[in-house]
Amino acid sequence: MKKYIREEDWVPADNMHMERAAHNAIRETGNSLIVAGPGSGKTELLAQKATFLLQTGRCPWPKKILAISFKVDAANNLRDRVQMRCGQALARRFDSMTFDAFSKSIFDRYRRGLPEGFKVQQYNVNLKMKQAIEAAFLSVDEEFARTANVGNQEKYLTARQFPLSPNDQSIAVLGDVWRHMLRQPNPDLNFQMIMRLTDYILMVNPKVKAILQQTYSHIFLDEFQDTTDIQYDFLKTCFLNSPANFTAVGDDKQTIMGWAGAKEKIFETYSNDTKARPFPLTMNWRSAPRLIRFQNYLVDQLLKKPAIAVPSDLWGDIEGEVRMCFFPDHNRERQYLLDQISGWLKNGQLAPRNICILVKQKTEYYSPALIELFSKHGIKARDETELQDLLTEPFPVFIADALELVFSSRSATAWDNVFRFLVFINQSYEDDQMLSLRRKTITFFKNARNNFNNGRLNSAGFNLLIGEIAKYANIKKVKDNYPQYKDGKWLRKIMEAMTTYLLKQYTLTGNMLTALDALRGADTIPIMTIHKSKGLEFHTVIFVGLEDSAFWSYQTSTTPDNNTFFVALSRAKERVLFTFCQTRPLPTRGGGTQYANGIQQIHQLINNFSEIDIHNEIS
Ligand SMILES: Nc1ncnc2c1ncn2[C@@H]1O[C@H](COP(=O)(O)OP(=O)(O)OP(=O)(O)O)[C@@H](O)[C@H]1O
Repeated sequence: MKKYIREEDWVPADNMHMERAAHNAIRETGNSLIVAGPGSGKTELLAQKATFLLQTGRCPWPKKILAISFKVDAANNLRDRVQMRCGQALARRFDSMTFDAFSKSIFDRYRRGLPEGFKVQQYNVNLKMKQAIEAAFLSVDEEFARTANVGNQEKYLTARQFPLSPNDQSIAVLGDVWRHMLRQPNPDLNFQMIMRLTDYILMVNPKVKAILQQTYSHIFLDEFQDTTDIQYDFLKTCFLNSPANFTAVGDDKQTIMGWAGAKEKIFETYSNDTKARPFPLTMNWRSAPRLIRFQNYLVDQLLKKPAIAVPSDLWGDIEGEVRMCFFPDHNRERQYLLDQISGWLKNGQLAPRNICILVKQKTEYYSPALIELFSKHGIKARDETELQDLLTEPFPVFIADALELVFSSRSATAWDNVFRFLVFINQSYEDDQMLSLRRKTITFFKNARNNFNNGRLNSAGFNLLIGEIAKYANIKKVKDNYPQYKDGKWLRKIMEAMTTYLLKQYTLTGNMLTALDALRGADTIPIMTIHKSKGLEFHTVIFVGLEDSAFWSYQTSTTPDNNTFFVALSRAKERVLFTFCQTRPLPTRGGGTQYANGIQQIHQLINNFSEIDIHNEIS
């Protein structure tokens, strides 16, 4: 076995320069809390810390690190970074997943350990449970359902941790509702319910809890500011008062999940419970200095928090641009954006994927007109709403890479990705089995190339090829390793969406590589909601439709709304644009016109930033 590196000899992978507090946080032996702003390298710090723990033997074989993120793509991104930093062999002891996937994996394995009345055999994951839960309350206790002042019944069902106290009447009803729902054949459960039940499994089965605690020596918590009450209770049940060491990273200015139940004062609670040492980071590695000054200005004025971010010395002091643009209507706006973007794209100065257009909600209000005009001038843009989720799912991404290998034998990246996926789902293999897997995979793709890359495929051939690839990967192993695919429905749904899109593109272009580019959005400007921009970064970010008071009314908006705006803004590396129109047609509101009643509010705030550039077409 490879020797561990001595702690005093360890240096960050890729010789990455890090600020002092980050170095200290990596080497901290106790629990820690790293609170830091956007672009401060929180995710990078977790990847480096994992590398440190695995390479120095602080996390000794066979112990593992568990990293919990909120979104599937964030979990994948962290896993990839660790693999890159310390290689596949060590990274096999780094489990990176979402809270939901983690609890579901325990639930699927141990749900027979639930107490009588709560046992679940087969079940379905259903994210839309509001009506079913309300119906369950009604059928268990109609009077309670109609009169009890418990607020949202869907939330109320999972508001209490098990075991429920028998003395309180309202809680007795809660227990009855749970039993009623779980009695149904193949009951539907949402992730909150699954997590509460998993928590219960661990409470009543100390052996299961012990297995978990023996497996993981270190727990990483990414985006910790968004942790909900249910998740925090679950985390405590799993690991609090165990030898596991906690590292939480987050940013209180990036709390955007208030609507989804983010726990209040989560940092204080966690610090009290774990006695975590704080490590504040101040560097912002992502954005140019002028953008950081703008972010600091908004942190101070809008979020009313101390603004401490400093730029890295990789930038010149005046680099970065913040521009506000005023137009009489959306036609002038889109023409201006077309002119600007054409200029930026000229001679490949900027890739389309490095520009992002953001709207608050309802991309369909804004994107069709932009996409239409851009496409007339040879610029591709697309609404990412449907495809974004798909492209963060490991199995469709694997299939896309595998197709690329069938149609282009020279793609080293596709081969790396495909093989990494196969290694991951065959984690238990010994070295000689891995070698054999490599040989078999090379042969599989050689054969697939001979059989399928020899003329245009019809839809039957296309589906056959996808089926062959899925069979080669072994769907059972895929399901075993990705809890979200276990019940098969979600997997079917995303695969159907993917193959439909891909087949359409292939039929249009006759070229699989072009179709794959279209699927991945290569050479395409993404249009998305500000929520979806979380965790991403772009050279240029354009906020469209800021005059819409539904978008942004900062005087009346809540902290999470302000935070969401701030998070989206902090995705920009070098340039940010805000556009306002005096009038704008709103297609889905009966073709009406929206007037700019929000314009006076936010524009004042942005306008007062001393380094703002203005483009004004309103006479
Ligand atoms: N020490 C470093 N040196 C140079 N670049 C870095 C360093 N740490 C991070 N970066 C780069 O800065 C950017 C932001 O890093 P990262 O995504 O880790 O930050 P974050 O704090 O998790 O961001 P956010 O909370 O805004 O999503 C990335 O492009 C990353 O590669």
